[in-house]
Amino acid sequence: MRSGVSGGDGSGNDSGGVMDPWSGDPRVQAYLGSAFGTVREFRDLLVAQGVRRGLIGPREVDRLWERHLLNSAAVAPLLPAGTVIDVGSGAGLPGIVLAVMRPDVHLVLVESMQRRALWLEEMVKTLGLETEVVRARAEDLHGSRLVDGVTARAVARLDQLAAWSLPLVKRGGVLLALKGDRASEELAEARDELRRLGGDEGEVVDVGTVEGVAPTHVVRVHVVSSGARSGQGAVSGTRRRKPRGRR
Ligand SMILES: C[S@@+](CC[C@H](N)C(=O)[O-])C[C@H]1O[C@@H](n2cnc3c(N)ncnc32)[C@H](O)[C@@H]1O
Repeated sequence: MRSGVSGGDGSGNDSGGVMDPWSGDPRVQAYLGSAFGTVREFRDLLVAQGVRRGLIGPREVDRLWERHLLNSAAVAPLLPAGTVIDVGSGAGLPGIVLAVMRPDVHLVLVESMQRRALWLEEMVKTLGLETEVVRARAEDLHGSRLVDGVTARAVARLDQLAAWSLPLVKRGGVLLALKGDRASEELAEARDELRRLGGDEGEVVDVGTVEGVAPTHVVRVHVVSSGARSGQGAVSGTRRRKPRGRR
């Protein structure tokens, strides 16, 4: 994490009334390459509307690049070819960032909350993306979607996330779960559930982006067998949540 560091123009340039040293940082531009302009536009839209629309907390506005956008961008090189579902996209993290960075991959953003799904649809249109938005709970898609990969960030504990996500992944496909500092512990705790659902042992991959930004901890699980693919089994210590009503 970096704080109090000026941007590329040396000013810690101000963007929309928010201190934004990263947008002018040439290392961020170099890392994102041709995706930079669109990711920055997405960031500006989040700054302008994210708090008011209940998408991000007020404290996140000043740290969108280092805590959220670059954390999401780190997963782009790990995406498989084909179709990838981002479960619980929320404000569009990592789904929108990945859609911008990997136009070769068909991204499907699955979000259960209506007002967030509407935001995602707006972002897809505004940013000119070829991305699908599905308002649903991931587990309600079991049996109707089978894809090459699933990504998820800050959605649920790994064992619960696996129960929702692995039944959506083809054999040979991959779950990429963006996790915090407890990634290894969560993986150890979820191993039985992963195996039951047809996953392999899993591993934690730390992916760096730009100097001064903490690496993203990605739990990567490959699907090696069909397992208990219905995903209907109870996860120890958790309960399947009832479907939420419209919000
Ligand atoms: C804490 S937010 C995180 C959003 C985003 N991934 C991020 O990192 O900022 C979790 C999101 O997942 C959605 N969600 C929770 N359970 C879900 C499920 N089973 N299927 C689809 N979306 C779900 C919630 O509505 C919420 O928008």
